Parts: sequence; C-alpha cells; structure tokens
Amino acid sequence: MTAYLIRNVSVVGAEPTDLLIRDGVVAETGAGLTAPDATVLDATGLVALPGLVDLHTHLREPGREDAETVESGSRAAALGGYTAVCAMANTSPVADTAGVVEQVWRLGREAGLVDVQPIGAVTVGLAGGQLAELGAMADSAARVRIFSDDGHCVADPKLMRRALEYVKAFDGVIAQHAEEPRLTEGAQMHEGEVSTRLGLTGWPAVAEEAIIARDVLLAEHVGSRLHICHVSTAGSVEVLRHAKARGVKVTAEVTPHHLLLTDEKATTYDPVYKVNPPLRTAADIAALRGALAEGVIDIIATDHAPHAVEDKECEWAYARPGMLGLETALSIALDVLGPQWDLIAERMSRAPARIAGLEGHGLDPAPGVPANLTLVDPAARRVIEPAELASRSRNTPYARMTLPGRIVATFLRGEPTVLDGKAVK
Ligand SMILES: NC(=O)N[C@@H](CC(=O)O)C(=O)O
Repeated sequence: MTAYLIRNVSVVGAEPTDLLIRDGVVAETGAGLTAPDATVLDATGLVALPGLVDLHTHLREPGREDAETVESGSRAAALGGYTAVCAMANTSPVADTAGVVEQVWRLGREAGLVDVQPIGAVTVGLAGGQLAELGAMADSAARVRIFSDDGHCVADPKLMRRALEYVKAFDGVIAQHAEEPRLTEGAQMHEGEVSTRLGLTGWPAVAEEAIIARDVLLAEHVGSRLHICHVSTAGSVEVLRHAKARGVKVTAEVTPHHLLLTDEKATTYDPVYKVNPPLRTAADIAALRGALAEGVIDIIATDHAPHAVEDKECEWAYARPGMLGLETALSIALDVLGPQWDLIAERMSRAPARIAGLEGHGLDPAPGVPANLTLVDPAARRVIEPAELASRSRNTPYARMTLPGRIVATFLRGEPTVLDGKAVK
C-alpha cells in the first residue's frame, strides 16, 4: 500500500501541517515530516476535511441503472469529497428485504470508491401499508440502521409509531419524508405567490410542518430516534427548535438546493428545478441557514436524485422531481457558509457519521484515525458543465454556474479515490 505525505495542509482550517498516511490510517502529523518511501503531495493552500458523509443519496440500482449505478454514484460521491453515502431505499425492487440491502452493500464494496451504507424501507414496497422486515435488514451483512420510505411519507401514525418502537431495540433511526399526502395532491411546486401567478397546484409548507410536529411527538412518546429528511420551511425549523428544547431525539437535514434556490426558478418552467419538497421562498432560505448555523438543523444532505433525460426534459407536470447533488454540495456549502471549516466538517461529516453510526468516518485527521479525508482548494472556482459530471444523469440545477471550491483529492482508508481532481478508477 502506497504511503502519502501530504505537505503543508490546513486541517479543518488550522495552521498548515504535514500529514503522513500509511497503512490506511493517519500515521503522523506535524511540521517537516519525512518519509522517503511516501508519495509527496504539496497541499499548500489546501484544506483537509474529514471525508464527507451523505445521509441521503439515491443510487438508482437496482432498477434504473440508466440514471445511476452504485458505481457511477460512488464515483460522483468521491469527486464531491465524500467517503461514505447512505443509499435510499426507493429502488426497483425496493430495498425492503435483507436480500436487496445486501445487494446494494455488496455493489458498493465492489466499486470501492466510497462506503455505501444501504437505508432500508420502513414499509413493504414503500406502500405505507405494513412494516418491512426491519429486523432482518438490521441483522443482514449490510447492518442497516436507518430506515426510510423517502419519496413517500410514512403517513399512517400507527405504523410510524410501530416503526419507531421496533428500531429502538438496535438504536435504529426512522428518517421521515415529511409530506402529508392529502395536502399535496397534484402539487407541482411551493404553494405561494409564484404558484398563484403561474397557475400551478401548490405544495403548502404546512404539509411538511404538520408531519414533523406529529412525528416529534411520537418520537418523544416512544423515546426513539427520528430523523427528518430535507427540511425546507421556516415553520419546520420552529417545530424542530421546540422539539429539541424538549429533549426529543430528533435530527434534521437540509439540502444544498434548499439553502440556495427559491421558487422563483419555477418561472422558467425548466423541470431541472422541480424537486420534492419544492424550492421555497427567500424567507425560508434565511431560516434554514440560521438553523444550520445554530444546530437546529444538524446536517447538510444532498438528496442526490439522478433522473434520465426523458424523465426530466419534458413538460414540468410530467417531469420527475429531484436534482443531482453529490458533485456540487461542498461548493454550495462554501458559497452559503463561507470558509467556516469547523462548521462544514460538523454538518457534512462528523454529525452525519454519528447519526448513521458509521465507524471510522466523520473523524478529523489525527494520528491513528482511519485516513478517510478530502483535500479542498478553497481558492479555486469552477464552472459546472453537466457533461463533465461523473453521474450518469445530467439534472444539475447549477449548469454553467461558477461555484467556489474544488475537491483536489479524496482518500478512503488511505487509498486515493480522487487525485488532482480526477477519479483514480
Ligand atoms: N427528492 C426528490 O425530488 N426526489 C427523490 C424522491 C423524493 O424525495 O421525492 C427521488 O428519488 O427522485
């Protein structure tokens, strides 16, 4: 195994130092290290972060390998600075059995670019009718700890209660897609002034907030861990703040796009901006940014949702919701938060690794720690060209935008997956 001596790197924004990576771990740190056998990387001006961890990735395999595979999504993740991703269960077949989660887990190991941790479905076929085999998925080789029907809400309160009770035994977590389905029938975008102007059916903020309010109360009643996917409204932030103050075991994520883009984008009628939950207002964005700084929202998760061309380049009403995220998330975080490296490390690596219980991830580079890390050039700016993305899909909302920051290298257990900004395999 090649050793790497990373020279003059700022670890999470601290004074520059050297890092020696050997045998899969950070072997030494300090100024002026020597290691004659090591490959030297000059990292002057670069920042080392613990490898990013995405709690919400759609990899589309099995079933829609034309849109993404475990391998192509893993490569996109590595290029985005990630060393671990949690793969959502809305595949075809649905990841609601030990067999399917083991298949995804094995494909992730074979690709070997990031650790792929499958998420199991809460209900059979995501249909919301009966609980999936949560225990069998937890006991499988994939050791599933997060369960989610993402894309669908677990709308039945009794089933949600049972799911929360069930996973408590193995410290699992239910990740809820908060959307009261009766309030979003036929919805095409955020319900507000813009939807009225465009004459499109609205997805009201209260459809999200009502489910979060219900579920934090259920989680408190049961004493279980609840995670809220893609929080998108100011009202949701208020509900979460209240729940956290009461000591409810709830965590929450926000996506890069909900931190940056508003519902005004729908006026273009370009379905690349169609996403679930929908893009909201500038006031929501301000509240989400505040909550992220404060810790009411724990993490940034991408909700990387690749879609084939025919599912996106069509009329708005027929387009599938979702946008790419893995290869641009760190740039959007830098744009939104500025060079607050400790906050970025917390929200994009340490906290998601803790929530998912991913051993060896989310740890700042230090002697003895597994070498899962990424090197960022904060001074670089890049133009996003959809055709250059590693994802099999092209549905990025940032096409031709100039974004700050570039991932220069990513290491997974001491092996580079990205070097000089390019995937190693
Ligand atoms: N976030 C999205 O807009 N899409 C997700 C599922 C979902 O959450 O609707 C997808 O799988 O495409």
